[in-house]
Amino acid sequence: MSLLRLTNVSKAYRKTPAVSNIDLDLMSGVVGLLGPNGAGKTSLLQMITGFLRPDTGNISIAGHDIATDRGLLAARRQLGYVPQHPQFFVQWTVKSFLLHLAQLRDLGNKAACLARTEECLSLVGLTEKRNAKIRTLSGGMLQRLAIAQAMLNDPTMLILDEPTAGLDPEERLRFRHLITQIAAERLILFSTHIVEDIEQTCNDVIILQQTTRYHGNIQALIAETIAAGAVWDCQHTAPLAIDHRRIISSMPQAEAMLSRIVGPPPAHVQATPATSIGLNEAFAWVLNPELALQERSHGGN
Ligand SMILES: Nc1ncnc2c1ncn2[C@@H]1O[C@H](COP(=O)(O)OP(=O)(O)OP(=O)(O)O)[C@@H](O)[C@H]1O
Repeated sequence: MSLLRLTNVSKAYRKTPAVSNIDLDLMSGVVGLLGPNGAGKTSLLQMITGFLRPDTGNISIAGHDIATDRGLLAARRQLGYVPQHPQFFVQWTVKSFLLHLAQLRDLGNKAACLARTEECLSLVGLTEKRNAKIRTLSGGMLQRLAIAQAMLNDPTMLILDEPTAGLDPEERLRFRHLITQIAAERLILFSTHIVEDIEQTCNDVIILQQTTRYHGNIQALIAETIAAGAVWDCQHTAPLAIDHRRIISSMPQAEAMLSRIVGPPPAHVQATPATSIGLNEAFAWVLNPELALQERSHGGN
């Protein structure tokens, strides 16, 4: 069954469009929402959670149309949300904060709320911090606490807005592990502009830049990008005179630079088509195909 369905969803701030004509139909699984800064990720997630009303289109969660009060209420019972900048009562202890939210969400009597609080603390690895004041937690622990509060109602759909922003590598790995652990039979939709987080965690990706530029399997997108001959490895001594968005990486070698680029290589540069690529290259290709083709039609430079 479809857990999340969007039909022709658009949102503009005054006259500036943020998100245009989005159609989506998602079932359970971990789906990454990838887009550069300002692509509309937060606006889209806020519309899905009902905090922002779309200008046009419909959104339904587990069959509930969230445009109606009753539908939104029913949808929110199935929804967990970690906003981009979660807020906490920093003078409270970790446990009292979670317990308070469990009671606000009407998750049963005090014993039931306490039990769920302990389960969620254990899930995110914060049991030992249950009596610590929130203001003493590290950034990674705060992020895990935000996930714990979103998991209190055992949601069928979990939405996370830039959950790995500012995390150190160890906490980022921990986040990926946690997502894998809680993924079963839910839809987890998380936004990021960090390609590796999606590559390591998701099967499917939505690439957003105001509209949906790609939605589907990551490996299929990578295969498509390779088949299009879109990625090249270039050896060069002079700097490459191409748009910087096309350059994925540059490594100094003994007597030259080895650069990986998206789109056709400049003339007079020794280049071979790349056959093993990652989502980074595919992402650049999806976002900038016009640029690469335009430079090709000018003969490259
Ligand atoms: N409240 C607002 N008023 C006016 N413009 C806004 C508002 N919120 C967002 N925007 C604009 O809408 C566009 C999409 O913003 P949004 O925050 O949804 O993108 P994003 O992909 O989440 O960006 P980031 O990764 O930087 O958080 C941007 O151009 C942004 O400047």
